[in-house]
Amino acid sequence: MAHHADPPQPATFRAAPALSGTAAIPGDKSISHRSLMLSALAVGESRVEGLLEGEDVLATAAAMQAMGAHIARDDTGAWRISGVGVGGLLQPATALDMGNSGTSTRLLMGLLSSHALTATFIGDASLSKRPMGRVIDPLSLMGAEFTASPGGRLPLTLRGICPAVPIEYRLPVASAQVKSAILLAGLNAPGITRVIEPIPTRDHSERMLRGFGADLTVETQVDGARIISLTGEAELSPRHIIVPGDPSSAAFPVVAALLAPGSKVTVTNVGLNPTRAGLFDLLRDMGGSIEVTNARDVGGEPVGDLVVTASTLRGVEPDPARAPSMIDEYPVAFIAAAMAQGRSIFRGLEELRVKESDRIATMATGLRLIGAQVEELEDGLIIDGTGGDPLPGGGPIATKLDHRIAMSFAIAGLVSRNGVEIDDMRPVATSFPGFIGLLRGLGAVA
Ligand SMILES: O=C(O)C1=C[C@@H](OP(=O)(O)O)[C@@H](O)[C@H](O)C1
Ligand SMILES: C=C(OP(=O)(O)O)C(=O)O
Repeated sequence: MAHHADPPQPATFRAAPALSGTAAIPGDKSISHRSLMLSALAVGESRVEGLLEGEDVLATAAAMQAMGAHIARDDTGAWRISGVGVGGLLQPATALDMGNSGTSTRLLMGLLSSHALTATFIGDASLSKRPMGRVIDPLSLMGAEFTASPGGRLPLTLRGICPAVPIEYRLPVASAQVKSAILLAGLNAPGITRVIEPIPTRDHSERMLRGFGADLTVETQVDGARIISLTGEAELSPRHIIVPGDPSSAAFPVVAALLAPGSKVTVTNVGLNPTRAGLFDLLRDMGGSIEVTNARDVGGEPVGDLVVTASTLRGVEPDPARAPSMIDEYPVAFIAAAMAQGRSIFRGLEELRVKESDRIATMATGLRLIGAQVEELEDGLIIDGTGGDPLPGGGPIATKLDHRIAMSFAIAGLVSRNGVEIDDMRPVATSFPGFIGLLRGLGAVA
């Protein structure tokens, strides 16, 4: 990945005037990964419009290509993928470099587990600290074998098996990556693979597997648990996919517009799948003015434009059950809470400790450095907001190879008295190339 070699890119973000205008965000990262993987398993040529061209997704593309799929970008900007058929992936000739991407790693570990091939996964310093035991456990039950670095980490080597054993697995952690890894393994296993998720997580895999023609059913129990059943040895047919804008990227201009006095911003083409839109609900609960216009369906996903008007926010104590629907948005939600009136209490967020960085610790340290009032808990943060006053500012913020940390503190800089200095903006390229250009378009940076 590009940013392994380049020198760090420090930057300072300073107080912005009111933000105005319209912002277009890049394609959804979760849907982009899945578009490439499922297209690469279909028989025939799929076409994907609006693919996120960020480093994480390009790592998935390179891996699928290394295993036999043909992938190319045409001159309209759409991507064309010729698949090899379920079960048809080839042994990659070299290690698969997953860069910074947990989604690429865990979903591909699933996919490869039910193919009779051996593959080594490597990644950057951040990814090499993240736990893979959560996918190694169920995939081992299906018959795959793993040699991992200590603690179940990368680099690791996987030996897949065909036929793999279909399993029924209850998720011990609310993770769409674990769910998806098992379902993708199940695609090439005989019989029914079943995943039970006590707490619902993003359901793009389920929607897209169905869209590609897999036999998949979802049953919701009275307690809200979901039982997902997939019939294996599936045949997937090629699709024309339109990827909606990423709500996790929309989060940054949305929070900036709420916090910078006098702002009014429209963010277009935002994916509003209920398993992803938790941040917007939370910000509304805090008193934020976010209106949805032009609500529509794009390729089986709800999409809308968000009209955001600067608002005075109140502290909140969000229900931890809502965490999966905004799991990647907590860093920027903490920035919003740091400027709200009163106290916010965030709990039940231990998963944040195993993302690209320990997002509880990284945010607590950074927030203190810019003058916010914060107390770190094992599973969350307590934040006492400024009541709308600008944050003092400061830095440098240590981003620890974490794109969401870099972007969250960039937004904090826009509503700070003295600016916020960030040690390295390179990680932003993993999920949001064009982030700075978008802020510039809204009048936020020179
Ligand atoms: O399935 C996915 O595309 C993702 C699931 C989430 O991870 P977990 O499954 O680890 O919660 C999320 O944090 C990640 O950015 C993308
Ligand atoms: C956690 C994230 O991604 P991944 O797990 O794919 O690295 C993220 O994008 O915030």
